[in-house]
Amino acid sequence: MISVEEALSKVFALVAPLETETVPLAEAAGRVLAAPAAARRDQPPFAASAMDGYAIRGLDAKPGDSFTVIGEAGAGHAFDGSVGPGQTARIFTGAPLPEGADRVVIQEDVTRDGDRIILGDKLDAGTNIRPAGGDFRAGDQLTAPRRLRPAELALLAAMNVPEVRVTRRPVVAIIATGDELVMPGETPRADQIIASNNFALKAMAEAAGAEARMLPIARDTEAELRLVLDMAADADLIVTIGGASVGDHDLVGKVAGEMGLDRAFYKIAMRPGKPLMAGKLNGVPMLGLPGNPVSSIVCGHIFMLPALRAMLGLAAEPAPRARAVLAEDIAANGPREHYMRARLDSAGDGLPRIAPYARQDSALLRLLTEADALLLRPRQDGPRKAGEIVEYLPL
Ligand SMILES: Nc1nc2c(c(=O)[nH]1)N[C@H]1C(S)=C(S)[C@@H](COP(=O)(O)OP(=O)(O)OC[C@H]3O[C@@H](n4cnc5c(N)ncnc54)[C@H](O)[C@@H]3O)O[C@H]1N2
Ligand code: MOO
Repeated sequence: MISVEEALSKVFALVAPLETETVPLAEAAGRVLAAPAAARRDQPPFAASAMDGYAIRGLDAKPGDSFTVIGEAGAGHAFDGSVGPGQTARIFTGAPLPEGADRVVIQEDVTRDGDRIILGDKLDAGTNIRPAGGDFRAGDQLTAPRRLRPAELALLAAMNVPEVRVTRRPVVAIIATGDELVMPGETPRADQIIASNNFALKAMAEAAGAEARMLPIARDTEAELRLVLDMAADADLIVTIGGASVGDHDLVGKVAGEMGLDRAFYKIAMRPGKPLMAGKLNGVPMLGLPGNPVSSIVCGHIFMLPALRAMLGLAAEPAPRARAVLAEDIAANGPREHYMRARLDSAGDGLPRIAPYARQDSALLRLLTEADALLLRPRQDGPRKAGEIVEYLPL
């Protein structure tokens, strides 16, 4: 059995960044920017007032000084005159600073009487001016690759970039397998259960920026599995669920093999997730996940999501980890890297505290909804005491 790290590097070797496409900015949320985008103008394009008040020429102005109001500058309405000594223009937040002015006094610090203002006795020291180009300059770049979050979208809009080059969404075909499965809402026989983890994997793939297609459940016959795998031939990634182990009805490896699977590995030192399989099926990367609900979802976090990120042109990196303090003693781990469902407790200002659940059966979904982390136990890790620092994956 190979290690999780080795298996992940073999998965990365199966995938490559996809082509790019241009999309309007309003449809770019969550997409991965594939080429740097450059600002088309300075922001702000002019020195602008940061407050509502009065623009004066008066870096050395003192309480009691008075000025004559000669005009008004609003956002989108510049004052085209010039402010000389002893003069002022009424100004509002975002308005261009009139020529000649070098300071904005906020209106709270001023008494106005007709077209005169007198400065109050508590003047704030700042100029309340945003310099031209203070946010960015024309030509400044938003670098790629990167995920376009709301902040990046606002920045691109401010840069006057109306459309962006992004990586195409990977199409993920998700195939649940097994005679025991029916879809939610259908009527199961007494010996059947409801297919569940395919919904989690679809949601995970979509949240990562993929287009996920849930194919029909493949029954445990070679003919049906072949049929459904054929339906996935034009996907960018095939994800099968179940049928990966050693039982008489575990057909995925056999059928995919007969269809031409170039297998990269089968079985890894991971718990849950031991019977994971990966390879290329007629050119399409394929992950064969174990069927147990938690096993497949954990494998989704550890293998499918990093693979999708790499296909989107982001760095080929393992799922992000964080550190926490063990809340209780835990026993030694066995020969497989163990991802234990755990709960986190914020402990004031330091690292959070983490405690694994006592039950770790990979069929227990309810526990997974309660967990907010997967506590990571390295292979053959010794017993650990409360207070020691450990790694986890946020869920
Ligand atoms: N003799 C051995 N038996 C098993 C081994 C082993 O090493 N030797 N490994 C165990 C481990 S670990 C796992 S994990 C499972 C994985 O088995 P499969 O990948 O073949 O999965 P299935 O047998 O098809 O299903 C396992 C379990 O999960 C349920 N399932 C499957 N698909 C879904 C779905 N889409 N939604 C909800 N539940 C699903 C299925 O009904 C089974 O209960 O093998 C162990 N056995
Ligand atoms: O590896 Mo299985 O995935 O432990 O339940």
